[in-house]
Amino acid sequence: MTDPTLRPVSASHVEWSQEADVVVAGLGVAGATAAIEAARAGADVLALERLGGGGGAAAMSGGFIYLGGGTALQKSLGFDDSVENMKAFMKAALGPGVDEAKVDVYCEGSVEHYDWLVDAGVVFDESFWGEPGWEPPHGEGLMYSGGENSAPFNTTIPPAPRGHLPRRAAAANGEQAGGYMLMKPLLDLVDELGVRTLYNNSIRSLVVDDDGRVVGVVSRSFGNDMAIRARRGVVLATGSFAYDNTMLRDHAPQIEGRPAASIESHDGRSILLGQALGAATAHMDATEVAIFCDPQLMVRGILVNGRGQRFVTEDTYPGRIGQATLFNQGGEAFLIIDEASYEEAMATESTSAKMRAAPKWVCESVSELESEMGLPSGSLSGTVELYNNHAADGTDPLFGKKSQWLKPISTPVAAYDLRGMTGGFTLGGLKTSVDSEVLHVSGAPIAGLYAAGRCTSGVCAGGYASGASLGDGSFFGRRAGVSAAAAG
Ligand SMILES: Cc1cc2nc3c(=O)[nH]c(=O)nc-3n(C[C@H](O)[C@H](O)[C@H](O)COP(=O)(O)OP(=O)(O)OC[C@H]3O[C@@H](n4cnc5c(N)ncnc54)[C@H](O)[C@@H]3O)c2cc1C
Repeated sequence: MTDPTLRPVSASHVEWSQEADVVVAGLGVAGATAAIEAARAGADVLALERLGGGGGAAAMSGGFIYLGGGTALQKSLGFDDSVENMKAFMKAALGPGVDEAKVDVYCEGSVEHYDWLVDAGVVFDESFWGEPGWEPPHGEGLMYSGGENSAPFNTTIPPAPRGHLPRRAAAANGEQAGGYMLMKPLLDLVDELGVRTLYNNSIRSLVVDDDGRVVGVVSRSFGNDMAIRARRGVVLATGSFAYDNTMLRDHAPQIEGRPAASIESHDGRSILLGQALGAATAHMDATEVAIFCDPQLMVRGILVNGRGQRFVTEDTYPGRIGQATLFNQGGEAFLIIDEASYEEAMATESTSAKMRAAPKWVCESVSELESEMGLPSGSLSGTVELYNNHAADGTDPLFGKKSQWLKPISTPVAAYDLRGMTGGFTLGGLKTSVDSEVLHVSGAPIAGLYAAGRCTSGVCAGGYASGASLGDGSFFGRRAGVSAAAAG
């Protein structure tokens, strides 16, 4: 199927229906922060949002924002962090191939960005959650969210928790989660600053002048197209391409059919619009991957592949486990856990309690379990024997699991079938400068075009840490707004 509306439209062929200094496409975390900064810089801003309200995936998210280098919250909770340690971790864990210039400005600006969010009305609870988990169960403000305190990083880079979460609030039917509590004040600010918003309004095309400068957009609302002039710049902020199967097949087939932590309007359109103007892209194959299992269970057992072999330290960030499972094991993983550890895990608190289904196999011995699971004879038995020998000494020479989680696996013993239990979203997208200018394949900025959020390649090139998306979306969203407002 061809889509001619992806091609740039000549300004000489359109009649403008509306105009603004800065037009922002997408009102999630990147779009809202861009709109705020552009408006604060004195620009007249118009924001288009495909859905009936703002917030995007960000408003549905857990709310982790990856921040560090000594934020006020880290300090008040007694955690030492430095810009250099944050840079070292991000460059080691989020690659290979991170954009070092982006990581540098992100880390150098992280303390200021935290203060900016607080000033914008985002409240962070002064509390820390130190248990294994996807998220803290009571809306605690700080948590390890990238495996900083686990192998292989904890021996070379001083660890610090950097997952900052907005405080939850009571709601009629439960609680408003961190993502909502991030987006609510940001969207209120968008309104207070006089940003004009058009909902149910979807960007279709970019409009360019004779010099190739982006001077507006064509958007569609309920079947009607309108051209909107952008006197200074257009900011693309429409999210990832996790829901476009053609793009997934071309770039990131590993998550085709398993989108997670994204919304259906993440169809990659901004990326295609940029590409049609000659924009460069980066890391289009990179994906975040979640594994749908409670970390309180995983940390107390061992994860093995279809050959009965361990392949990752079980006490790391569960997103690293997800990537190791999907990328390196073809999505094949089993959790082996003995009865005592299972009971211990079930007695803990977790936000992922729904990921605590009953194990698939329960046996009286490891060899029986191995046979029931259909694993090669001796494979799981050998793995457990080796693990137990070292665990008895409190060591894990193969993967470096911390001694606090090392306990020989006893019997009765059970196994969870985690095959197919992964999903994720795309991390690649338009290549942008540290000032959020969309870069042409020649390396030069495309005049009038800016982008941020998951339609761009941000601080993650391959690896992931929870909070990196709301983090780089808001950080580089702000920069997109500043740059677009300043464009002449
Ligand atoms: C359940 C869940 C949990 C998550 N947890 C976390 C977390 O804890 N930390 C973290 O960092 N990330 C998390 N994420 C991921 C994170 O929310 C997204 O990666 C992030 O919101 C991306 O920011 P964005 O601004 O690019 O996209 P969004 O916030 O999704 O905003 C994009 C907006 O653009 C709109 N749009 C799309 N197409 C068009 C168009 N053609 N025209 C106009 N508008 C358009 C969309 O409707 C949307 O409102 C989670 C996501 C989910 C769903």
